[in-house]
Amino acid sequence: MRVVLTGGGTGGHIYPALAVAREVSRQHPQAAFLYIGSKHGLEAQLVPRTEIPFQSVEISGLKRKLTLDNLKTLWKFLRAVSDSKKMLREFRPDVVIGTGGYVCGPVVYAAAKLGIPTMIHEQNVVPGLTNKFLSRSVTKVAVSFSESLAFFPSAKTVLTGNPRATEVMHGNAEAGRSFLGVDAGKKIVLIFGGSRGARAINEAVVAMVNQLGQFTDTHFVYVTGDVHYEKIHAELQQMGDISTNITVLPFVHNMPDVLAATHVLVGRAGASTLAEVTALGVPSILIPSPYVTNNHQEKNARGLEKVGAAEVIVEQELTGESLLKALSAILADAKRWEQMKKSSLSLGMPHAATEIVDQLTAIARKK
Ligand SMILES: CC(=O)N[C@H]1[C@@H](OP(=O)(O)OP(=O)(O)OC[C@H]2O[C@@H](n3ccc(=O)[nH]c3=O)[C@H](O)[C@@H]2O)O[C@H](CO)[C@@H](O)[C@@H]1O
Repeated sequence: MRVVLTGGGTGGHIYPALAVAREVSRQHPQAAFLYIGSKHGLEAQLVPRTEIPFQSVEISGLKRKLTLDNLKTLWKFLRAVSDSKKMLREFRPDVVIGTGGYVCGPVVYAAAKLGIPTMIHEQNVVPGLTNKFLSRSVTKVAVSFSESLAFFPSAKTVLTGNPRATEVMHGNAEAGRSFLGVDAGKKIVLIFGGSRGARAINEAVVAMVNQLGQFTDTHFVYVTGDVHYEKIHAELQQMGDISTNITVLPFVHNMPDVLAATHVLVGRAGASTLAEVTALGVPSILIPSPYVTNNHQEKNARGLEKVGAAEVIVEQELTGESLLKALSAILADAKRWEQMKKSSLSLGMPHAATEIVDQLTAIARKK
């Protein structure tokens, strides 16, 4: 099977595409792939770390209001459709899958116009603009939550979950611990603010970092996000003697292994992160990003809170103190942790990638 993958901008759109690729390879060992993304998105850094060839098209996001910039965007879109058509004619895919982000627009649209079977995957409850636009032309739509079914044409939409859930089930806790240099006797608290880091979380962590020594059986893994790393690293160095039970990293490339070793997660409430923690049953403290369309991260987070899988701290109430308090409450109470784990697992959809690939295989051109 020959598969074109597209999706980009942030990790929340890219990792699901890579998870689909891995599952396709498991089911079809001879499969060939091409990833089409944007040179300016995170995909340009993440995809070349895999064996999947990467090509790019120029594209930018549509503003919700009509502006002169939108005319330029439209022109760029049409040019990207024509570039995508060239790449698709050359690669001759049997199927194309888009996992969201602007770049999916021209690639999936071009594929549909060429008569190639297409599928989009929506990670969030409320769909993004690009997926809504594409849903008219694609063969299949896969969604992560039952609440999203209503946004798409019912005849072609299926509920599958997020493929990252399956991917993290293949993580190896021992490999995660050995990568972090943390021995098996210690609990790991993983802190990260989505795929790009989050300033508010960074500020709260810096404010409480001197208190972490009190958790003698716990190691903290704090991922700042690439762009924030230098600044945070310098700030922590200036503070002098910070606790020794913390590792600070700019980005983690082997998240399935690290998550498999994680006792509690502190982070944003992006859809892929939540699919990962619920597949593994990791209790979490969630600080939804307020800077996203329709405040969708808070909706994501409240879903976990409702069943007791997570504690939610809204960004206005996030301080070093409130974070430390929430952490202490979970770390000191084994029963509560067990209950949170169970509730988290109850929301997990660990077979998502398999279901998506079954659907892809069913619609793909047969030789
Ligand atoms: C600010 C913003 O627009 N956020 C959106 C974006 O977030 P973002 O890309 O941050 O979202 P997610 O939480 O969904 O995904 C992050 C992904 O990156 C991985 N990861 C993260 C850090 C790291 O060091 N290493 C690593 O591998 C995580 O394991 C996860 O797979 O896309 C999501 C999915 O459409 C949306 O729900 C979010 O609201």
